[in-house]
Amino acid sequence: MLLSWDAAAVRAAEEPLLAAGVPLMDRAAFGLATHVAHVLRDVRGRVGGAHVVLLVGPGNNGGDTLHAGARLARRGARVTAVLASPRVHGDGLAALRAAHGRVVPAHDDAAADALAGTVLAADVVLDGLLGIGGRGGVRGPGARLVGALAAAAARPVVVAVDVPSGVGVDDGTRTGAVAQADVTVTFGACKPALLLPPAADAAGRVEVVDLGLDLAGAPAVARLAGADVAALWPVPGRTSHKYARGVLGVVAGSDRYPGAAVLASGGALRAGVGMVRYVGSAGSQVLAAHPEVVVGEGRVQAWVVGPGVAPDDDAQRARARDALVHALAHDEPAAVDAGALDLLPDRVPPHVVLTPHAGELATLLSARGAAVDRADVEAAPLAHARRAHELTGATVLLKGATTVVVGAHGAVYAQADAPAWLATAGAGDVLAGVLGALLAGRAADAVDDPTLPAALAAAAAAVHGRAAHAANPGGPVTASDVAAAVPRVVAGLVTA
Ligand SMILES: NC(=O)C1=CN([C@@H]2O[C@H](COP(=O)(O)OP(=O)(O)OC[C@H]3O[C@@H](n4cnc5c(N)ncnc54)[C@H](O)[C@@H]3O)[C@@H](O)[C@H]2O)[C@@H](O)CC1
Ligand SMILES: Nc1ncnc2c1ncn2[C@@H]1O[C@H](COP(=O)(O)OP(=O)(O)O)[C@@H](O)[C@H]1O
Ligand SMILES: [K+]
Repeated sequence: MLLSWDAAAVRAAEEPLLAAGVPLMDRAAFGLATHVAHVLRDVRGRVGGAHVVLLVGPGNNGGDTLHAGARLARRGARVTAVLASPRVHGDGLAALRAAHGRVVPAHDDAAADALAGTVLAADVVLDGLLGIGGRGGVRGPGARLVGALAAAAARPVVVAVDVPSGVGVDDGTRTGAVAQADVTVTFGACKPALLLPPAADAAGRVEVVDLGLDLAGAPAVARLAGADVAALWPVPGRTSHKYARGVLGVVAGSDRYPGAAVLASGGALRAGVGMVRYVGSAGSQVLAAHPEVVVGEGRVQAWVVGPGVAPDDDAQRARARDALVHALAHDEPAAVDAGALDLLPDRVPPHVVLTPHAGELATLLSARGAAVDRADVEAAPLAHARRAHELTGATVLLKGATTVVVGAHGAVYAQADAPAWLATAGAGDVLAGVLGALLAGRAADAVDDPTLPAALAAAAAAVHGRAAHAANPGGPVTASDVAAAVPRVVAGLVTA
């Protein structure tokens, strides 16, 4: 599991060490210089003679960068520090000067523009403008330098120091131009922005430098690895029977979208549910594709409600509404998707998991008085998923290139397992089915532990994303292909 801590937690953990005189900046700079040296060996074959440009901001982030630059200069690199602020870290600057680094001021826009060529000609650029003390996007001459990097057709390798400058460290937003990093060398602990969209897209590969911080408190954002998914997956014991493994009620599809019923049922079956009971008008299509499905109502442990339920299909909407009422009355977990998102009561427990994409989340929030559109959600996925959790009480899985899950008691996950090929019609229906299988298989646990539904939702997204890759590595997939690959992915995880 990859865990991240927000800026306040990192600062709190640094405090006692700094008070005890532990040289944290030295450790950070040493780790940074070591990673940059690796990068230089990759791009130039060696450190000696390589040209390194430091973009230096006003705070300790600039200080780390200057100290790392001094270490690289002592190893023979040609280091140029571009000072984007009249006030920079004094010790760092002295160290760089002592190591014979070159220092050039860029205290106004014109000076910054004149230095763009120098920046773009470097082998490696260290982005040390802002770290965890940044507020909003990079301003001033630093913004011109970041803009030049963003606009360049061919740019040097960029190493972000701690975080790409200008991202929202805790919420994963990005304001204004952000330098796209190839590597982010982060200090003490991973930060939320390095996992959350859209900021994480600018981070490249993330390397954590251990500073010896004691981060005992709850992490801000987590990302499940394969072993975590395996630990969450309901694996049958030798004496399990189909009812013990979980029966899932699926209220999906409509005359207009019968395929969603097939895909959601298929996702659940492939994820290893004990039985699917299908409720709705697409029974013949579901049976044709999956003869193992039982059509009609009956006892279930959990539900998938909503994929492909058309807004004008009154009969299917009535069944979806009934299923939700039943699920809530009997403490049965439910994945609520697409056409059922507007059927929710005001408040639901966290074992109700909503699975909107950005557009659907915007509609849901707007219906509850927060006027937002799809672009707002995409610009701040965590904040909007959190808002939906607060307004409804549900666990919220917000789909996207990186899927963000917000559950009870501050549980937050960001899963980035999927290739972009997964953005294909019907993929969301398969995900709802996979999640339904997990909720059915662990129904009692999901009701007892309010944070578990979020972990199960993240696990479903992880398997769904991996299945998209496994179905056809590097190439296009259909939603049916993704479902077909789920059993292999699950087998690979639970037997690893
Ligand atoms: N406390 C320590 O000794 C350690 C700090 N570390 C480094 O210190 C960094 C945090 O340092 P700071 O707290 O000094 O903060 P930063 O270096 O992130 O920058 C804060 C400064 O930037 C200015 N600023 C904020 N937002 C701005 C914007 N949008 N545009 C332009 N200027 C802006 C502020 O006025 C302030 O002067 C970490 O990210 C990490 O790199 C590491 O060296 C580990 C140890
Ligand atoms: N750029 C992307 N990269 C990877 N996965 C993506 C990307 N865009 C969307 N996805 C995933 O594809 C699926 C699409 O689901 P959804 O939008 O509900 O489509 P549908 O309603 O057609 O099933 C979701 O699981 C989502 O997380
Ligand atoms: K930075």
